[in-house]
Amino acid sequence: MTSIDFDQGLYGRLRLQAGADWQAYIHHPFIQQLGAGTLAESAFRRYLTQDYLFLIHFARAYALLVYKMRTLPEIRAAASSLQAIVAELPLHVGYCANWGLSESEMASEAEAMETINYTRYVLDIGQSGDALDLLAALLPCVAGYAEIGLRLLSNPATVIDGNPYAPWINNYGDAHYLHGVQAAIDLLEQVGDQRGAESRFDALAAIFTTATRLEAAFWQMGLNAQ
Ligand SMILES: Cc1ncc(CN)c(N)n1
Repeated sequence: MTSIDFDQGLYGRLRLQAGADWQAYIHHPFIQQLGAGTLAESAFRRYLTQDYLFLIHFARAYALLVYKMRTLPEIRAAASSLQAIVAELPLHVGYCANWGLSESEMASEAEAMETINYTRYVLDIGQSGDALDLLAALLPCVAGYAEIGLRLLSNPATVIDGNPYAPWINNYGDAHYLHGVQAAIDLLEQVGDQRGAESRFDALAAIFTTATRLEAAFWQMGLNAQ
């Protein structure tokens, strides 16, 4: 799979209503500098070490989604999204090893406020809401990175050769990652149909947009470290 239609269905409507917040997330200066290979290493390093911690809490949020599912096919789908989150971590461990940072050193880094804000928000939505609320909080992370990866790979201004961030770019535009993202979007659509997404749209949109704003703040945390 080399493309996903991000405009369709419930996901497409949530993404559209996030408007300027969505654009600020996927076109953030952090991403533009990363694509050009000009991003300061200090900024990427801050981002990536925090993302390692982020993904651990995000995996917990997906574990909560597994718990909230009602049927075996849904449990399988949520568990495979959980697996995809955990499968991102070798990328982080590999970069950090090159900087002389061990995995246990990464794990013992202090969490940034941006990491705490985002992950605990998602976990709180999962605890106080149902599976559909939680999916609305999870999707900006999962599908947003696929959109970013695909945009970077199709942008002629993106530098791959000699770009230290090429492994990151390739990871999120990779067919395997995209396959998992399509499955996560399909699960949102299915759960949305079952649990009245239409009548709950405004509340779901508020959750989706808050998570989107937390994504942009996460990039900014990286840039602030340069
Ligand atoms: C903050 C954040 N958002 C999204 C992803 C992609 N799963 C990530 N690794 N980190």
